[in-house]
Amino acid sequence: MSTERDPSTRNPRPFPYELRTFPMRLVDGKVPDEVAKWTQAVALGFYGNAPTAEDIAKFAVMEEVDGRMSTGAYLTDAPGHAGAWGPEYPVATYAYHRKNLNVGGGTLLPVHQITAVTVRPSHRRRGILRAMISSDLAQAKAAGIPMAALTASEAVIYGRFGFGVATHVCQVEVASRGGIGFHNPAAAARGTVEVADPLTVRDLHNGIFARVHAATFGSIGRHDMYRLIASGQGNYASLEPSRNVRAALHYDAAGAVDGYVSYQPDESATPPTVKIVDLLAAGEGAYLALWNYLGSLDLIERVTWDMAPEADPLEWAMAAKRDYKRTGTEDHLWLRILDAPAALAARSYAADGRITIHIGDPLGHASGIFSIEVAHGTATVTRCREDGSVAPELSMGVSELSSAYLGAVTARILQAAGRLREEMPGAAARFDALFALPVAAHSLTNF
Ligand SMILES: CC(=O)SCCNC(=O)CCNC(=O)[C@H](O)C(C)(C)COP(=O)(O)OP(=O)(O)OC[C@H]1O[C@@H](n2cnc3c(N)ncnc32)[C@H](O)[C@@H]1OP(=O)(O)O
Repeated sequence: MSTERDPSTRNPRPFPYELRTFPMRLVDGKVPDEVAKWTQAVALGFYGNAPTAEDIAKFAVMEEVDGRMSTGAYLTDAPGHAGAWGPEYPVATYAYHRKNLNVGGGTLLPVHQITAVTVRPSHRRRGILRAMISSDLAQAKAAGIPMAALTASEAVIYGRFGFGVATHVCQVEVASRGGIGFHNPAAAARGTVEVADPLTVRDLHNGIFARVHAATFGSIGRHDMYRLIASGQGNYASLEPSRNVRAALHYDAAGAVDGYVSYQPDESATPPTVKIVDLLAAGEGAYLALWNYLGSLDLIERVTWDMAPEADPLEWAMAAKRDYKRTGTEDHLWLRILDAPAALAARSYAADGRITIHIGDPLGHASGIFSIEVAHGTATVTRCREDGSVAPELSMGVSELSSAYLGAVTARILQAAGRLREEMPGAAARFDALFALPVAAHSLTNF
């Protein structure tokens, strides 16, 4: 259940800002001034290097590929402090691109991906984020997008806007001194692994990711910059290539590349460690074979990865399971259902049955009473009348439903956490039977 106050009951605050939204792109081969200043403001907010004009042009070319739209909040009545950034620089930034989310059963659901949220320190806590996200989510809903998503820098900001933690990633350490021993060595030796120039990873990235994305429940689309991130060629903080990022490719039995790992030494770590920059395994056998390769790195005693799945076949493939240490688990993808019938009908279900739920939504987009009827793994979702003629069996907030959507949490756990109410005995267990999923969702993409 949402604990949010209704925005309409808040005291009106002065809001001397205008929100302007524009596409990220070059115009006649040049960077528009608003794009340049917006990009400078984002770098300020995330403590990145001030980007050069050349960097900004490269960012804009990639962002145009993504169809990225940016919003800036601009002072409408700027007092004009001598020497300070003027009103042409936004005091807050926000952006989105639209890709899709693998919700199982071969379905890729359109998703509105929010990123680059910053508010200048001198303008914080004046409602700018609330204004930007409220208007953006309303426009996404009006455009027919059923789901919004983000990865959060802080855990306490986005629940109030209806987002809930939907996937987790694990930080793992794998002891690799002398190689990784496998229960079934043949399973970790399929195909061939060979060293390659990281630029090859940059060039092959999109094709391999498309295969992994289509096959991985919980995977969300990657933006164009990811080719560079995955291959160590740059990111939004710096477009300078990391020269210590190395890469290896996996070839299937027919000699086609079906996976890669990029990695770099972790200079601050003892014992000698390499950390994975990105690992994509599209073909059968590629995942274990790439780990086998990492285990074969001489002089290295440990391999670390910050994006491991919660259920990792590697852990069960290793002869010494305890050499696989999960050192942390973090929330990763946050989802926000905008259109409950469309989102709930899109995912697949393991069991047939029926439940009626009440969804509370502080922004109104997903609120209502809905009957979910599953037959042969497919749900028919119907909005019910709210005149007292239909009694919901469960009540929850949209943040809670968004967390349960890909199976990150069950209704019974949410009930025990005080975040969901059973209106009829046994309803939480029936919801869980319907929503249970055979695999844990895994998103491999930061944005
Ligand atoms: C998807 C991403 O891009 S994640 C990256 C997010 N960006 C950052 O973390 C960069 C640094 N931080 C910032 O730029 C800003 O502090 C932001 C964006 C987090 C918040 O912006 P603000 O304009 O100050 O938020 P705003 O005034 O609209 O507050 C909205 C609500 O969130 C709450 N809130 C905002 N930031 C925080 C926080 N860090 N911790 C707790 N509550 C917060 C406010 O209290 C307010 O609550 P209410 O409306 O229910 O009373």
